[in-house]
Amino acid sequence: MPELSLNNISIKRGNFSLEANGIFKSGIHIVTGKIGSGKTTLSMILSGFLNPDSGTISTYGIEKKMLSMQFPEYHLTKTKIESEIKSWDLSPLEILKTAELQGRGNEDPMNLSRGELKRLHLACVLSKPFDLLLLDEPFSSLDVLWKKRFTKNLNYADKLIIIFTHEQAVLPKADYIWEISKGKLNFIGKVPDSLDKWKNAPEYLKFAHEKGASPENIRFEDTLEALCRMQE
Ligand SMILES: Nc1ncnc2c1ncn2[C@@H]1O[C@H](COP(=O)(O)OP(=O)(O)OP(=O)(O)O)[C@@H](O)[C@H]1O
Repeated sequence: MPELSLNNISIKRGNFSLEANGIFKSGIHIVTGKIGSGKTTLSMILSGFLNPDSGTISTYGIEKKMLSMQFPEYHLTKTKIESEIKSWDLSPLEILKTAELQGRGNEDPMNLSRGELKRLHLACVLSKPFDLLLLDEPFSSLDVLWKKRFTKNLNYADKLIIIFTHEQAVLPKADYIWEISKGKLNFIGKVPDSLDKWKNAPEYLKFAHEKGASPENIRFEDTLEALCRMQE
C-alpha cells in the first residue's frame, strides 16, 4: 500500500511560510485551506517539483506519481488536441469520447474553453496508472455534472490520492481530511469520525452536525442520507 511521510517540512516564499508534518496512508485525502494558504505549494513539494527549505519526504510503495496542476494549460505540450492525447500515450478516440470532445481532435487545445480543457486533462490523468495522484483544484472550471462524474471515477483501491481544494459543493468519498491554516498543515482526522472537528467543512456538513446527524462521508448525498435517517 502506498504511503508518504512528511518529516519537518518547511518552506518560506516572501511573506508566506508553511510547515508540514504527517503521514499520508493509502486512500483519498482532502487537503483544504483558504486561498493562498499553500495548497499548490504543498502539492508541488509532494510531487518533487519544489524543494522545501528543510525537512524530508519519505515514501513507501510509490513508483508512479502524477501531479495534476490547477491550470490545465500548464500541462500542454502540443498544438493539436489529438497530438496532445498521443503525448500521454493514450488513444485520441477514447479520450475524446470520455471528455465529450468528439470531432475536435484537429483543433488547438487552447481553442477549448477552460472547462473543456480541464475535462480533457482529467480524462488523460485518470487513464494513466499511478500509485500517488496529486490533484490541485481538480474541480475548478467544471460544472456540477462533470464534478459529479469526476468524483464517481475516483474509485481506486490501494492507491494514494491527495486532493488539494477549496471545493464546498461536490466532493468525492474521502478517507482523511487535512487543513492548511496559519502556515501549518493540520491533520483533522479520519472520515467519518473526525468530521465534527472540521471547522471549514462545507455548509451542508456543518448543518448536519448542528442537527445531530452523523454523515458516513463528506458528500452531499451522505449528508442527506444521515438527515433522512434521523426522520425515520
Ligand atoms: N514563487 C513565489 N514567491 C513568493 N511567494 C509565492 C510564490 N509562489 C506562491 N507564493 C505565495 O505563497 C502563498 C501560497 O500560494 P499557493 O499557490 O500555494 O496557495 P493556494 O492555497 O494554492 O491558493 P489558491 O487557493 O488560490 O490556489 C501565496 O500567498 C502566494 O502568493
